[in-house]
Amino acid sequence: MSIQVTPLKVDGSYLLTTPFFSDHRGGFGVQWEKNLLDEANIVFRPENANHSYNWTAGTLRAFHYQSPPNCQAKLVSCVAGKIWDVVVDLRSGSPTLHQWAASELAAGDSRSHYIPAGCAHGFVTLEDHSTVAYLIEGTYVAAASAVVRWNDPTLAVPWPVTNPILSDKDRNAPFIR
Ligand SMILES: Cc1cn([C@H]2C[C@H](O)[C@@H](COP(=O)(O)OP(=O)(O)O[C@H]3O[C@@H](C)C(=O)[C@@H](O)[C@H]3O)O2)c(=O)[nH]c1=O
Repeated sequence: MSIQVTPLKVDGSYLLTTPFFSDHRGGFGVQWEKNLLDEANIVFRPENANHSYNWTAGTLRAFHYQSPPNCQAKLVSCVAGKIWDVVVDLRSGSPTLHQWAASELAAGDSRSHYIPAGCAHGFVTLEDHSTVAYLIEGTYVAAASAVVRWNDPTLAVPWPVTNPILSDKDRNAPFIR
């Protein structure tokens, strides 16, 4: 088994393509395997597995992160439908501070985004009933969780939607100062 690792514009973030075994029923995908990532020098030790279900296309959840010392690394996959997934660098001192990278992830494509600790993550659904699966390194600490506004002008992320469905928290999130 092998893994394809494509470095993204945000330092330390990757688009990963993991093995997918197709047959007449559909397929079997390997979402994460410790040894595969270790061999690629991506040391990722997930502690939680979460998923996010979204009723309709155009649902946007962004840009979420946890502040130090509660930073989380994430492996993000789309297990139903299709999403446009974004990583944003919020690490002070990073050579790619405030840069972003995006990829389309779809059910059955066996592609994932690796989001390093200290970066923020967001996505918009491109199809109804899209479901996003996360593996997360680090625990959820509500008091440390934070959001940057999805349309922050410093980031200028070209979302493929203009009027997304947002949570109240995300709609009113602060801009980067
Ligand atoms: C993120 C999270 C939320 N929750 C709870 C809190 C709240 O009652 C409910 C919904 O939380 P939110 O509105 O923050 O969920 P959501 O907007 O879907 O947040 C997610 O957005 C994407 C972009 C990510 O990267 C994820 O890590 C996560 O932050 O779920 C947990 O219990 N554990 C968790 O790890």
